[in-house]
Amino acid sequence: MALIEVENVSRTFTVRTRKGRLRREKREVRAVDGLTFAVQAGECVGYIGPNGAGKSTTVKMLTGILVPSGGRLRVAGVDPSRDRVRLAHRIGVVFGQRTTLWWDLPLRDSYELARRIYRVPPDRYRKNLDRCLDLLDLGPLLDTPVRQLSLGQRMRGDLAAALLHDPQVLYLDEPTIGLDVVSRNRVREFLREVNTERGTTVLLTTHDLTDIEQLCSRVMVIDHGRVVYDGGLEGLHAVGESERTLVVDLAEPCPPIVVEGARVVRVDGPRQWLAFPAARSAAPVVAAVADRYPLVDLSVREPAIEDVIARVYAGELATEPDAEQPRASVG
Ligand SMILES: Nc1ncnc2c1ncn2[C@@H]1O[C@H](COP(=O)(O)OP(=O)(O)OP(=O)(O)O)[C@@H](O)[C@H]1O
Repeated sequence: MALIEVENVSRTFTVRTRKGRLRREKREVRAVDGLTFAVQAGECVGYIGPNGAGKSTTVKMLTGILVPSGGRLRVAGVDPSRDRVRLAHRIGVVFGQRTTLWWDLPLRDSYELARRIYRVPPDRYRKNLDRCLDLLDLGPLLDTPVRQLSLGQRMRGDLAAALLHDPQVLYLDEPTIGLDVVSRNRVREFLREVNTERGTTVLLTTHDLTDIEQLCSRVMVIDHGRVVYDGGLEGLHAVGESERTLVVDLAEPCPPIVVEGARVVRVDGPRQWLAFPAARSAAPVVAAVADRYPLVDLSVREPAIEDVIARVYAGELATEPDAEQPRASVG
């Protein structure tokens, strides 16, 4: 069952800019432009894109904060902007840069307020709170005012607050921003648990691609308000036409190696770097090098996901996705 349905959704903003000393000019900004996707119950989907791509605008429409200019939206059976109260009971939202907790109150009081606002039955509240306290190690912090918490502690506190009412969908906007390695790992482990054990559907917006690699089996890349890729991370490598690198150490410095299917991208004394398509096997390149050059040692480096995404953002997508990437689409 699709828990999030987005059909041909658009959102336009009118921006007034100064033209000369007195004149002002109206300009339309299409933040989201014919966006279409569906997220099934239980999925954990990464929603990524360069700055200004339209991610926040999408999330604001999905939470009912913004009304779409056109198209159709459904989240957990509800039209977000028309029925925000009903929607609030079905979704949880965490923004890495803002808190939903009460700044001057201890965590415990914020949770108690959430319980009342969402009318969570006492036994369910107790069970959910105990689980979050345990998994996020929040017990010792319950009586600390939120303003005294570190960023990592506050983020863990926010995550618990977003889940006390058992939402079906959890939106996360940069949940690990500014956190140290230990806090980051703890948050990721918790989110994995929430998604796999509780079956909560997660839509994750982040610029930290490790979040996506560790949590999401599916990623949507958005640019200029449209989905430009929708599929697995592996497929993204193919669409981004990424390359692996064969690093070879020769017995002595040689002129740049010439072999079929690879090209030299760097030479440093007896060491040379050869790039070849990530989708191809390294074996024929290695065999050709070993056959003709005094090969001493070698290693193969995988492309960094950051580089692949950067290529996709830069518009270096293959012109048309092939049948092997079923959900890939070029806008
Ligand atoms: N309230 C607004 N008024 C005018 N323009 C807006 C408004 N909100 C967003 N925009 C414009 O819409 C486009 C998409 O913005 P949005 O914030 O959705 O991008 P984003 O993908 O979340 O970016 P980032 O990664 O920087 O947060 C941008 O060009 C932005 O300037």
